[in-house]
Amino acid sequence: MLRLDNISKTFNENTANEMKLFKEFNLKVEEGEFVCVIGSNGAGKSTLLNLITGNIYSDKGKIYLDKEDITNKKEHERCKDISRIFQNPSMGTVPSMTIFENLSMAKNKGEKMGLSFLANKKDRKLFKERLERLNLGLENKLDTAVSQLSGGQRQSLALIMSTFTNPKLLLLDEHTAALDPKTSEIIMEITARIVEEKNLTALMVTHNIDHALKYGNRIIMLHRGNIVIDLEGNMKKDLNKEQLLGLFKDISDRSFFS
Ligand SMILES: Nc1ncnc2c1ncn2[C@@H]1O[C@H](COP(=O)(O)OP(=O)(O)OP(=O)(O)O)[C@@H](O)[C@H]1O
Repeated sequence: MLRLDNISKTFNENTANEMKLFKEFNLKVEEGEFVCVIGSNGAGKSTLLNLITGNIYSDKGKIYLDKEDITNKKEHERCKDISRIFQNPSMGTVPSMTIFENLSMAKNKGEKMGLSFLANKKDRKLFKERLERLNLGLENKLDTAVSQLSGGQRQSLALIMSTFTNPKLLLLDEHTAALDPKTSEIIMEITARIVEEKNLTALMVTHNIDHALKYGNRIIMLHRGNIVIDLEGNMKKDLNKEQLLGLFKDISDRSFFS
């Protein structure tokens, strides 16, 4: 379970560029929820993820993960429990290393390891099994450098890596935005399958309205650092694209005149 309590965040305080983004912001995500986060440019979506990972700190408020207060924990301490996949497929993997080496790192996340991990035969079998399930033929490329893979193959590897040790929270940061439409669909299907099979708690930022409607059990819309739409269960299921775009337009129009 993730909880943000009364979070406030101002950028460039007391300067001409002051930007009060979050003011007493609250969000609670239950265990096993898959939340799609949408909103226009500058709404605060990336900042929200940055606050959760500890990439930036809030000015006020508390963040809890599984009831643990992680507000003052450093980013490298949080990353044992929180995995994040970025838009750029190169960011979730080490391109100069092989698939096997990348997966070895993911398996040993948070552990101290020596070079002996490179020769583990049991791991090869385990990695092949995991990769086979992607249906992309990566199981036959264990010794291929990741730099030689396509963007979609890298992103699927990043997904396997970031969920290898069942993180308490998976953050998907527009992770299909840099892919062509067909590959983007494949990666979304793989994402949804992994989230469901591992019963992960996930937050997915996306500009793709179709994905936001199709995947996850809850949808929230951010606008100027506020949650302006929060629908789950059947309310989300019954929502169609026209309705969502209509709500989006209403909110934008209203704030334009405010
Ligand atoms: N480090 C920073 N310093 C100053 N301002 C920042 C910083 N990070 C974000 N902001 C500002 O906060 C606001 C929200 O930015 P954020 O990147 O969170 O929006 P977003 O919803 O992710 O937008 P997009 O969809 O364009 O990625 C923007 O006005 C942005 O300029």
